[in-house]
Amino acid sequence: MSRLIIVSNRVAPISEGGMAAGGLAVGVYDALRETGGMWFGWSGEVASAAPASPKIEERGPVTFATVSLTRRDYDQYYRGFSNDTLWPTFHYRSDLTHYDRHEFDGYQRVNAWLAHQLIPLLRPDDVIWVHDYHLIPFAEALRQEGITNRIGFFLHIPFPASQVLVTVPPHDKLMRALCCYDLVGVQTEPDLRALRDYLEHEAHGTVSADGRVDAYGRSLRIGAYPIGIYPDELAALAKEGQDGRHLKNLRQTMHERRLIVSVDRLDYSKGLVERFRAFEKLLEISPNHRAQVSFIQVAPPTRSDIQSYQQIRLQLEAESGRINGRFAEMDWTPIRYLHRQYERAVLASLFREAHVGYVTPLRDGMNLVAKEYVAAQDPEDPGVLVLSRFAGAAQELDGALIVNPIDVQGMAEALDHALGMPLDERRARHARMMTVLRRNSVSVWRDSFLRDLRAVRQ
Ligand SMILES: O=P(O)(O)OC[C@H]1O[C@H](O[C@H]2O[C@H](CO)[C@@H](O)[C@H](O)[C@H]2O)[C@H](O)[C@@H](O)[C@@H]1O
Ligand SMILES: O=c1ccn([C@@H]2O[C@H](COP(=O)(O)OP(=O)(O)O)[C@@H](O)[C@H]2O)c(=O)[nH]1
Repeated sequence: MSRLIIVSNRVAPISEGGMAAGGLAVGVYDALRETGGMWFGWSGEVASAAPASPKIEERGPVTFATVSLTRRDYDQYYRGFSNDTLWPTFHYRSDLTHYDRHEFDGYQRVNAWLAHQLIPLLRPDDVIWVHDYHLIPFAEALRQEGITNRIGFFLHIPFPASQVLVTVPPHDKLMRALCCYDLVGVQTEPDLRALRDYLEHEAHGTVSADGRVDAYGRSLRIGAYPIGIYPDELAALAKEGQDGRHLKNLRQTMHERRLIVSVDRLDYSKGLVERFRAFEKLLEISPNHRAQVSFIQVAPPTRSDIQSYQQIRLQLEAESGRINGRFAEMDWTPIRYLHRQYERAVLASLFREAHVGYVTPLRDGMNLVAKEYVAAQDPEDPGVLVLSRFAGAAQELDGALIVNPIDVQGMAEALDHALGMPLDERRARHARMMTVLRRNSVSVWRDSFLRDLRAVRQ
C-alpha cells in the first residue's frame, strides 16, 4: 500500500499527552495513528528566519515533519488571509471579513514555500491528503513543480453558498486552485450542494450525479465525507475519568444540581453569546431551575491576536458577569465560564457527568464536541444533546434536540425540554445516535476518502 502523507496547517502536538488544538488535529491524529505515514505542517512556532528544511520527529507509526513560520508569513497567511478573510466568510460572517491583497499574496507565497519544503520528502507513489482552508493552493503549487502524485483535499469548515463565496475578491483564483486536486471532500451534503452550485454556475463547469467534475480545464471528483470519532474509545475514556480529581472536586461544589456543559474554542462562530442569553432566558421563564442547574462553559483561547476574537472575549465576559450578577445566590453561580484548555480525557468525563450537552454554533463544519458528548454518556442514564441545526453534526445526530442558535427563546425551551426528558426517551435517542457514530467513525471517514482518492486515476 502506498504511503499516506497528511498535510495540514495545524499538526497535533508531538509530545505524549499534549493538548489537542481543535477538531482537525484530533480527528486527523486518530485517523493517522492506525495507518501510519507522514504528517507535514506548521510547528505552531513563529521564528525570526524561515528554516532550511522541515524538522523530522518519529512518534510510533507517524513521522512528523514540521516547519516554523516567519512573523510576516504568520501574519499574512495564517492570521490574515486564512483567519481574517476565509474563516469569517466561510462561516457566513462577511460582516467580520477583512481583505488585504498583500495578505492574499502572502497566503499564496506560503503555500508555494510549504509545497517546496515537502517535495524532497516525497516518494513517487505517495498519496497526499491536504486539509483545510489554509492550504487551498497547495496542490496547484505542487503541480507547478512537476508533482504528479494523487492529491486529495478535505475542507473541515462549511463550504459557503456561492453568493457568499464570491464576496472574497480572489474567489476565482481560489476555486481554480481547488480544482488542481484529484478529489475534494467536504463535511456534509449541504456543503456539497454549495460546492456543486459554485462549480456549475460561477465556474461554468459540469458536475455529474456521482461527483465527477470538469471545470477550469481539469477533471476531479467531489464528495461528502463527514468526519467522525472513535465512540467506544471515547466512552471508555469518559468512564475511566469518573473517579478522577476533576470530577470529585466538581461534584463537591454541585450539591446534586443538574449540569449543562458546553466546550468550544472562544470563536465568534460558536454562538456563545446567544447561548448564554438562552440560559438566562431559561432561568427567567422557568424559575424552578434557579439554584437547581449550573452551566459550565469551557472556552479556551484561540487566534487571540485577531480583533474579532478579542471582541467576542470581551462580550462574553460581560454577558457571564451580567447574568451571574442577576441570578447568582450566595451558594450558587449560574454560569461557570472557564477560559482555558483541558485535556480531552478530562472533557470526556465532564461530558458524562452533564445532563445536557449544549452545542449551538452559528455555523460549524462538523463539531466533534457534539459527537464526543453523545459517546461519553452512560447508556443506562444518558444526558440530552441540544444541537444547532447549523453544525455539520446535525446532519447525522437526529436524536438531538435541534435548535436555531439565534432563537434565544427556542433554545431556552429546548434546555427546559432536555432537563425534563424522561429516561426512556433519553435512552432511545442516545442509542440511535450511538448507532450513527459507530457507523460513521473516524476510520470510516479516512478509509472512504482514501478509497475514492486512490480510485480517481484508475
Ligand atoms: O488551528 P487553529 O487556528 O488553532 O484552529 C483549530 C481548528 O479549528 C477548525 O476545526 C474544524 O475541524 C473540525 C474537525 O473536522 C470540525 O469539527 C470543526 O467544525 C471545524 O471548525 C479548523 O477547521 C482547523 O483547521 C483548525 O485547526
Ligand atoms: O479545552 C479543550 C477544548 C476542546 N478540545 C477538543 O478539541 C476538539 C474541538 O473540535 P470541534 O470539531 O468541536 O471544534 P473546532 O475547535 O475544531 O472548531 C474536540 O475534540 C475537543 O474535545 C480539547 O481537547 N480541549
